[in-house]
Amino acid sequence: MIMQWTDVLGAEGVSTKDIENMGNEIENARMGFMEKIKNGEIGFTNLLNVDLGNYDEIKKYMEEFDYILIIGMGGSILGTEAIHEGINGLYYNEHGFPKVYFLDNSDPEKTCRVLNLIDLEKTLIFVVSKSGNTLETLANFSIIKNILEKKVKNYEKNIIAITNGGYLKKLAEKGGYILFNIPENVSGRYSVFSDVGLAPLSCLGINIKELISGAKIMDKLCKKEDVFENPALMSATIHYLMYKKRKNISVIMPYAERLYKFGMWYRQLWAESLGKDGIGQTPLVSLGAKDQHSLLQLYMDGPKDKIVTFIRVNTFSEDIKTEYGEGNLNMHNLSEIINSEQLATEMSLTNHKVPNVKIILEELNETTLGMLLYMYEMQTAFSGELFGVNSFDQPAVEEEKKLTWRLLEEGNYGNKRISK
Ligand SMILES: O=P(O)(O)OC[C@H]1O[C@H](O)[C@H](O)[C@@H](O)[C@@H]1O
Repeated sequence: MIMQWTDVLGAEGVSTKDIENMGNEIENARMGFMEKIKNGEIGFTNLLNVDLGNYDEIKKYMEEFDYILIIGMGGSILGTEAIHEGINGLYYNEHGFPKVYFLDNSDPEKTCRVLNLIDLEKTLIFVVSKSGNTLETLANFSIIKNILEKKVKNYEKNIIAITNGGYLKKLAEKGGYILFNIPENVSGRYSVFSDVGLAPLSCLGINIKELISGAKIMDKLCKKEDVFENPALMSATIHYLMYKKRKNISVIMPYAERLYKFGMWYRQLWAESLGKDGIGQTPLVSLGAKDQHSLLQLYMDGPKDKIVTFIRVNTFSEDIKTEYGEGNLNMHNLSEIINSEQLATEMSLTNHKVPNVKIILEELNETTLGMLLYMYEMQTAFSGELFGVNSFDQPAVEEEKKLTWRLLEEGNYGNKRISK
């Protein structure tokens, strides 16, 4: 994985001098975060030292099942989805085993549809919630549990609960489900390298060891003191300086469909971690090359309020040639087309003075994905220090949660109650 920031160091961007002028501010941010790790306040970096042998055992559970169902919200599921899609691809269910479904919303059609598609008796269910009290997770799980109770003998063996407390932990203890914990000092959106991500991913055929080895390579780089050698610190600094120059939007633009869910994971990380005390840079995800045909006009010619991060994959696992037989389209691989489009967009944005940085993955595999996700966790943590916000909590979200519970208690659904 290589990170290039040459295009941001131009006229509308930040100069090497700007970065050098920050002097101690950058080092203080790095040290500030390192101190939090040292005193145990923050624990996500320690996850990389965990013994991975246990996941071979967890993988064996799958021998009895044909389907996997993962229930969770936000940090309890987005990382798993990102890595599953990043490695297994979008169309995994069509030709792969096991079949996996994610229940990550309170949308009734989605839940009903998934229930129609799976045989719960043959399904291994991961229910994941750090707090154990998240409404959507509990609602979906209660539906599943109810059906299982009626239909499946000894259904408890189908369930793995990953939680630290709340109602879900009580249920798990009472029901005798397999139960895993999340270290208390690892907040949800930084938990993908804990059991939250690794337990289900090991059942989905992901090579956990390579994933963690990628994260470890990145961890080493992110400990470097020199900002120009530390990709997470450099990227955090660039985004911070750009924010000061009114780049209020951070667009992430992968040119690989398999990275779309990575973008969804990144959105939560960047938004919930930094969006507080009136500060925050809005994360946007655009998918290359298709979003060139819907969003690029705005990025090029609209308000100059964005910094764009491209992610390109040099070598795709499958490729195919065009066969026009004449003209410029003749005999180009699709990989050549998509990567030329990435370069052309980058050059055009630079011409239009839109600052952009680029992450290049030689291939998209467990090692590079591990590097990428870990880099963003570190970048976000360093950014929290630079912005002076706590990047590990999300106090404002609680207000909506409390209000929803209250409305439910009152039977106030915002429309006429429909009873069946
Ligand atoms: O893991 P849980 O406790 O169920 O939380 C799931 C999600 O819930 C909330 O909406 C928080 O804002 C997220 O940060 C969290 O990841």
